[in-house]
Amino acid sequence: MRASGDPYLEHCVETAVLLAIIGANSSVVAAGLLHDSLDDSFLSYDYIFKTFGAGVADLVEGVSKLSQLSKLARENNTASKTVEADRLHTMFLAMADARAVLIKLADRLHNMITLDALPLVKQQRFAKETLQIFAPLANRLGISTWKEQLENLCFKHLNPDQHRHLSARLVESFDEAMIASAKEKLDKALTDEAISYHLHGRHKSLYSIHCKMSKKKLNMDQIHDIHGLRLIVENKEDCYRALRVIQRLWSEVPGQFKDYITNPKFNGYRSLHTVVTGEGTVPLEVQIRTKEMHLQAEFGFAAHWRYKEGDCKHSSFVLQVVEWARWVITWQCETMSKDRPSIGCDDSIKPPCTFPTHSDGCPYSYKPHCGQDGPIFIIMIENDKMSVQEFPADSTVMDLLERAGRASSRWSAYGFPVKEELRPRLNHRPVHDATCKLTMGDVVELTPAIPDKSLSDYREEIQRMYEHGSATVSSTAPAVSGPIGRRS
Ligand SMILES: Nc1nc2c(ncn2[C@@H]2O[C@H](COP(=O)(O)OP(=O)(O)OP(=O)(O)O)[C@@H](O)[C@H]2O)c(=O)[nH]1
Ligand SMILES: Nc1ncnc2c1ncn2[C@@H]1O[C@H](COP(=O)(O)OP(=O)(O)OP(=O)(O)O)[C@@H](O)[C@H]1O
Repeated sequence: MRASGDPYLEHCVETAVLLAIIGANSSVVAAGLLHDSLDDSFLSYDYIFKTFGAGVADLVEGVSKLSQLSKLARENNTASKTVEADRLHTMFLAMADARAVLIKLADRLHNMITLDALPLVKQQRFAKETLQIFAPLANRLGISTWKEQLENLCFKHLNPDQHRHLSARLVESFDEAMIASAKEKLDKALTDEAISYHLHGRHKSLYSIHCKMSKKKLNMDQIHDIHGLRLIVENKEDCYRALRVIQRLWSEVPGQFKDYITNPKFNGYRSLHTVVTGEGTVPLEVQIRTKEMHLQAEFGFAAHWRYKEGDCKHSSFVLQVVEWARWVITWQCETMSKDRPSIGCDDSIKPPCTFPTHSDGCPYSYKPHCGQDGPIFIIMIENDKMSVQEFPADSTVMDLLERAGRASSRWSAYGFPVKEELRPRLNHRPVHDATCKLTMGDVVELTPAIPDKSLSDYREEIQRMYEHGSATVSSTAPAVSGPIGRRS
């Protein structure tokens, strides 16, 4: 039973439905249906393997691992630390089949949709983590409808007053019919001019409006792209021809025209932008670009997710991981045609080779195993604190111990404590050989039964007690546990 009182199965079915809606294939939908079965039921990997095949079983196992890491991160409030959250994004994409991340996102989206049933504290914790970890993941994978839904739901739970205020204002100024009628008018005019095109309209999401207003200190009337059209045409000449058509249809808002084709942005972004007073008085932003410019703006150096993530400098490894994940999701799950109408089903703009091989000249190719020589990210748990650490490829447990300042003789490669419970643990098992290699997503626990810091604190406290002849241990001293008592 869910907290809402609904049968648990409903969550599984709804997760699978969300995946089917964006066009995921049957293995992904089946794994979506079974996504909690390893953790929350008695089904085993072998049973899923035998019944549904290796593809589905591996995906379910991948989701289970992601769920465990996400739970750890939530318990440790990792999402509040920007660097660590960023490492988690990369780790999630690099350690799992990108389709497992897709399933985890669908699972999270349904949990966010039904969040009202949880106590307020849990709602906030969930929403915070979703905003920091899962919405950026959806953005990196290019699933913009999910990204927007996740962000809007988080906004509603984290800033209820602002959310209420902005939604009320948007009801007044948001005009869906205007986009439809502008599209219809432009459709006709472009056909009359014999310009072949693909046209896509969107309204800006509530959360995106909120962010733009706070970032640029604007009021809602100063946001010109609440309603937007994007026009994708065959070639550069058609971009300017289409612009003239638009200028004939509507009047331009002065000072808003930008020619990023003649003057591309530093990241290579090219497009024509103009804002017109569409039907009525509401501004309408129109972006015009060729298919090639569009691919660049979606996948290349000027990719929208990088533009939205701002100034952060991503390492080439992160870029590879994200591009690879987008590749898998886009061309393997057929999400493109459903979630990205701007590209449509036109085969001619698909990259010129098929997954998983790439032709030499393919500008969007990244090696599937790009994780092999890139850095690895692991979860380190020490004294009940979790951190996401970055290590060079081929690092070992010993390297990690050295970084943690634990590579004393007690922790050296050949000097592990005899007692199993005192050894560091790798993925919940005691480590027997410190030279063993770390892999992406490993969880290393360094919490021996005798935490060094508490021990020295405790000794100092005892020393002070003797010096002052006091018989009472202050409440700040750590509690005397069995092992400390024995060793003192
Ligand atoms: N993919 C991608 N899109 C971009 C990039 N730069 C701008 N855009 C798109 O173009 C829109 C407007 O960008 P600009 O014309 O540069 O306007 P601005 O002054 O930066 O922002 P506005 O406040 O929206 O006018 C953005 O909202 C994006 O949709 C980029 O580098 N990459
Ligand atoms: N005029 C437009 N027509 C169609 N789609 C657009 C238009 N402008 C942006 N988009 C797309 O809409 C989605 C949501 O973008 P969003 O409105 O949140 O940000 P943005 O407009 O790209 O950036 P910013 O808020 O920084 O100006 C993205 O996929 C983006 O590519």
